[in-house]
Formats: sequence, structure tokens, C-alpha cells
Amino acid sequence: MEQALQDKFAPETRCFGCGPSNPKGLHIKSFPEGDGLVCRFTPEEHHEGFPGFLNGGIIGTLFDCHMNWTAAYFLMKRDNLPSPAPTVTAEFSVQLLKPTPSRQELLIRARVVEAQGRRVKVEGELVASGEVTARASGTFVAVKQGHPAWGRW
Ligand SMILES: CCCCC/C=C\C/C=C\C/C=C\C/C=C\CCCC(=O)SCCNC(=O)CCNC(=O)[C@H](O)C(C)(C)COP(=O)(O)OP(=O)(O)OC[C@H]1O[C@@H](n2cnc3c(N)ncnc32)[C@H](O)[C@@H]1OP(=O)(O)O
Repeated sequence: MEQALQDKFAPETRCFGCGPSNPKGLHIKSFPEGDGLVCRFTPEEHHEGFPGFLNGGIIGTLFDCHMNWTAAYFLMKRDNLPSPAPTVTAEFSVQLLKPTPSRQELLIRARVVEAQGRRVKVEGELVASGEVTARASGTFVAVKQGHPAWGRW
């Protein structure tokens, strides 16, 4: 299988949600598919909010990182960059529609819905056994040189 974007472009990073090098992180893996990115994630018991169901903050982190990579990868393609653009989360919101089962593989899909300059809007959905249990949208901004995040991935 093709390498995940995180492993290919940012193997040393320590972001809690997506950094391959964080021993206590979630290690999400994002792959281009169709008009966006997909991520498959199987939670562990310590990610639960109540028995058998996923904690809402963990759901937020899954969306945050996966949508961020969706924006970064979009800008890489659009602007012909050698690697994904260094984007940070400016804002995001999550709708928790139904309890999300935690003892199975989950699918997170995300795609860009609007982009202008350094600012990219992304929407995402979380699917468990074919059912959408949460939706999210967010704005991600590519930072400029001098920003504390610049070069820190
Ligand atoms: C350097 C080489 C790196 C190589 C990288 C290689 C590989 C790595 C690849 C990719 C990495 C990808 C993903 C990484 C994954 C996860 C990272 C973890 C995610 C996080 O955990 S990250 C931490 C939490 N995150 C923050 O810590 C952000 C704090 N914040 C700020 O750092 C600033 O606030 C910032 C930068 C957001 C904006 O500041 P700024 O000065 O750059 O930009 P400015 O204000 O000019 O806005 C420009 C346009 O964004 C719009 N805009 C601004 N803010 C908005 C908001 N809040 N809501 C809606 N729209 C907003 C404006 O309205 C304008 O839009 P318009 O141009 O259309 O008017």
C-alpha cells in the first residue's frame, strides 16, 4: 500500500493526533482517495467516553488532524509545492450526530469545499459500519515564515 502522507512527508513530527513520532499520540494515517483524503482509525479502550463508544474530544482530534492534512495536501497540489503546505487549524466545529462505536474500525473522509489564498475550508464525516455518526467543518491556514509553527513539523 502507498505510504500515508504523515509517514511520507512528516515522519519526525509529534502532533498528538497525527505525528508518527509521538509515542502517546493517535498516529492517524491519511491517504488521498477520490476528491479528498480518507483515514481509517481503530480506537483503543482508553479513547472511550462511555463503554463501547468514542470520546467526543478524540473525535474532534481525528477531524482536526485529518482535515488539516486535507488542506495541506490540497495546497501542495494547487501550488505545485514539493511537500504539503504548513497549515494550522484556525477554527473547526464538530456535530456529534449519534454515539460512535469504538470497538471497530472507523472511516473519516474529508474534502476541500473552498479555498482562497492561504485559507482553506474543509468538511469531514465520520462513518461507522456505513453510518455517519459525526460531521465537521473547519478553516485551515498556511502559516507564513516567522509563525511559531513554521518549520516545526
Ligand atoms: C516550513 C516547512 C514545513 C514543511 C512541512 C512539511 C510537511 C508537513 C505537512 C503538513 C502539515 C499538515 C498538517 C499538520 C497537521 C496537524 C497540525 C496540528 C494542527 C494543530 O493543532 S495547529 C495548532 C492549533 N492552531 C493554532 O495554534 C493556530 C493559532 N492561530 C494562528 O496561528 C493564526 O491566527 C493563523 C495562522 C490561523 C492566522 O494568522 P495569520 O496572521 O497567518 O493570517 P491572517 O490573520 O492574515 O488570516 C489569513 C486568512 O485566514 C482567515 N482566518 C484567520 N484566522 C481565522 C479564524 N480563526 N477563523 C476563520 N478564518 C480565519 C483570515 O480571515 C484570512 O482570510 P482571507 O485571506 O480570506 O481574508
